[in-house]
Amino acid sequence: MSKVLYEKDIQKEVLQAKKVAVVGYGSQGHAHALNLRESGYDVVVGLRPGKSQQKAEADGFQVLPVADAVKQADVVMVLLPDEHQTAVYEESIKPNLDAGNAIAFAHGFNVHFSQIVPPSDVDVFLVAPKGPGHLVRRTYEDGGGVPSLYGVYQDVTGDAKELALAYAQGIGSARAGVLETSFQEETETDLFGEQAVLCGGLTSLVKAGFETLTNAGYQPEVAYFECLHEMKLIVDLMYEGGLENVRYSISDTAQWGDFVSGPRVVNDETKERMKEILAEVQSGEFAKGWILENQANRPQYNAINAKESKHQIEQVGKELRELMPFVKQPLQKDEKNEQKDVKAHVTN
Ligand SMILES: NC(=O)C1=CN([C@@H]2O[C@H](COP(=O)(O)OP(=O)(O)OC[C@H]3O[C@@H](n4cnc5c(N)ncnc54)[C@H](OP(=O)(O)O)[C@@H]3O)[C@@H](O)[C@H]2O)C=CC1
Ligand SMILES: CC[C@](O)(C(C)=O)C(=O)O
Ligand SMILES: [Mg+2]
Ligand SMILES: [Mg+2]
Repeated sequence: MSKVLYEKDIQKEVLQAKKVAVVGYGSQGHAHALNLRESGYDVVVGLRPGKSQQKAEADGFQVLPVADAVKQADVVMVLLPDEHQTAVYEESIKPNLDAGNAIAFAHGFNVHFSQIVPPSDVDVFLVAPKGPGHLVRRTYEDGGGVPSLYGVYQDVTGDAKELALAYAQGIGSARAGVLETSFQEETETDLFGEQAVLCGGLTSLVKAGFETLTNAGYQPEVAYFECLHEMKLIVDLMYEGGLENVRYSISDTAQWGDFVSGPRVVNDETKERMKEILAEVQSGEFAKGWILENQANRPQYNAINAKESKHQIEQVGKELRELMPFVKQPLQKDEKNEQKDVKAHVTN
């Protein structure tokens, strides 16, 4: 089994002596900056003028243009959207890195797919939380942490691994567990996981179930509760105790249905599609498509996003959630950076 590291395994001193520039203050950026500061580390935030800048200032950070934040820092964590990192790196980060600095990422995409080629005289590492940024923050505030992977791409100082581990400790991940990886493994597994299972797989499964019930004439409200709302309750059981815990809590009737019907939905053909998706991630085909989509100003992304937001499940869900005040409301459009449009991130 892989070695999982915790607080007791980590030397914090290596990062305590340094200044960290967190570049970006979105989902991951705000969580890293706030958690690191509360863990006792020295943080400056690098941003362009705008909403994030105002938010970071309101949270009490010194906020500087990216180039100036990089000049001041020993460790630069790049928490910009993947598709904007290369341009900001070339213009504002690379020219201001000093020999012996460290540059870090929360996802290996740009380094692994050679969109960013760091200079040979800096440390390069990643600390990739295995969870959304708003939960990296909320879990830390609750006294817990989101597990992270760490990986070293380049170690010129001899300290890159210890720096990565101290950084992971700073954002709270060592409370939950920190595991070693490579940029390749983190990039490929993260892209596969979000496409096939956590995001693409899950949303497609929920919509397919909802559409099957409503097309058969059942009430949309019943279909929403059955296929979307209850998903969280089942996933909570899975998070707490694995598949076994789900099966312990559900009825025997549900468990029998799980055994005999689940594999008919997610079957060998589904696994073949998963293998195709993994192959496209590994070959760089997915990355190339995403880079080109951005260069063309996202025609497909925007069209699909607009269509998805009009799906009946979203309309029904909005009405039902208004009657459930204990269900947290998603962020409003103007609270998020505008490139992402309305994305129902978990509230912080
Ligand atoms: N979202 C997540 O939970 C996870 C993300 N990651 C990785 O973390 C990284 C950050 O992703 P995420 O947190 O989702 O990003 P977000 O889209 O949430 O945040 C983007 C931030 O970058 C700023 N920004 C955008 N463009 C520029 C620019 N040109 N110059 C300066 N600042 C800019 C935005 O500020 P402004 O308000 O000015 O637009 C905003 O503060 C990515 O590598 C991603 O793959 C890894 C694990 C999970
Ligand atoms: C699952 C999506 C994710 O990979 C994440 C929150 O870890 C992302 O890129 O946002
Ligand atoms: Mg991820
Ligand atoms: Mg990801």
